[in-house]
Amino acid sequence: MADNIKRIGVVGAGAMGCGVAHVCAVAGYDVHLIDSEREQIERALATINGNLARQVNSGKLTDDARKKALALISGSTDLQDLASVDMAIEAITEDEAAKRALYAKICPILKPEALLATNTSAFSITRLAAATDRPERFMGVHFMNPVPVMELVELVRGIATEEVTFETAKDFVRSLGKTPTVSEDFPAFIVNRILLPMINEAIYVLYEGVGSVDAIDVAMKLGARHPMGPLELADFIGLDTCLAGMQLLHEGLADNKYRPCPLLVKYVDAGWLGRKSGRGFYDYRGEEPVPTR
Ligand SMILES: CC(=O)CC(=O)SCCNC(=O)CCNC(=O)[C@H](O)C(C)(C)COP(=O)(O)OP(=O)(O)OC[C@H]1O[C@@H](n2cnc3c(N)ncnc32)[C@H](O)[C@@H]1OP(=O)(O)O
Ligand SMILES: NC(=O)C1=CN([C@@H]2O[C@H](COP(=O)(O)OP(=O)(O)OC[C@H]3O[C@@H](n4cnc5c(N)ncnc54)[C@H](OP(=O)(O)O)[C@@H]3O)[C@@H](O)[C@H]2O)C=CC1
Repeated sequence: MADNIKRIGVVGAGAMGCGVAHVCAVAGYDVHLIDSEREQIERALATINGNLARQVNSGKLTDDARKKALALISGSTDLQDLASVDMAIEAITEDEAAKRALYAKICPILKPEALLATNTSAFSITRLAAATDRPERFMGVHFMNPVPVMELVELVRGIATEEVTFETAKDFVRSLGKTPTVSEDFPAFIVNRILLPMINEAIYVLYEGVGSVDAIDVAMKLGARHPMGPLELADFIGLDTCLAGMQLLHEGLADNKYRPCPLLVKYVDAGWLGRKSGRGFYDYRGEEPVPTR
């Protein structure tokens, strides 16, 4: 375990919050998961249980380790429960105003020496840090989805992040068995600066009628050996998150090559956010995903 970090708070119990809580507990950290909705906490604990069981079934974890990890995770809707954590990891919706509002609420609760990390996919760490009372103990710790499977974690320092914060975060990531990489604080860092424009381009290919959903995903799976087609991946990430990242790239780098595809905007406007809402480029409400175009 990383020095001085024993208890971790994870705020936001969606896909990423579940994954982060999962890997922290497997590594032996005491984890408290917080969401605004009680039902979301219930769903998250069930998801984590299911994913731990998957790892037991494939021989990656013993049943004893699964039980120990589960016993280390608690959940609530009460931000006051962050008072005892050594590090809080924010994994709420990719909405800058919501993240800033959350920091204003949690900073007075957190111990003065506690670290605060964000899992943001794209936002400026320096700008988010300025909304906290601890820019020197704030940084980006960007996990990849699905967290229990993906090896990489991008570390991003803001202008004020202290070296000791960065070193602690690096030790923490290594203690989870993951590989840290360092990105400078520019829009969407490394992974999403490259990945999101590829996904956006796939949506333009669909929008312009070059290929169907199925043709695009098959092309990239069988033609470029991607484990998921770009539209399947967009649904997996969440179309709201993809759009927020493209908007930030477009505004932050002031280059039209990052213009979000109007079809992506339309899907998000419809509330078709991908797997998490039951419909995106595929409809997940039946037995098998069915393309929506
Ligand atoms: C947007 C951002 O800010 C940054 C990002 O995260 S970008 C997104 C990055 N992620 C990707 O690109 C994911 C691309 N997709 C993949 O790598 C693969 O499709 C996948 C790992 C998700 C699934 O792989 P698959 O071979 O199609 O399916 P599946 O056989 O079910 O899973 C592979 C293994 O992962 C495990 N697994 C998958 N999801 C899991 C989860 N949530 N928890 C635990 N284990 C999981 C499975 O149990 C399986 O394990 P074994 O090989 O030991 O049996
Ligand atoms: N999805 C991905 O592939 C990746 C996402 N990320 C980043 O991780 C973060 C989370 O993403 P993801 O898990 O996909 O998002 P989800 O939409 O799956 O989950 C977000 C969760 O946060 C909750 N939430 C929202 N606001 C608050 C709040 N103020 N207090 C407590 N809980 C809140 C939401 O609850 P409710 O719905 O009830 O509001 C929801 O349960 C984002 O910053 C995203 O960019 C990083 C890497 C990969």
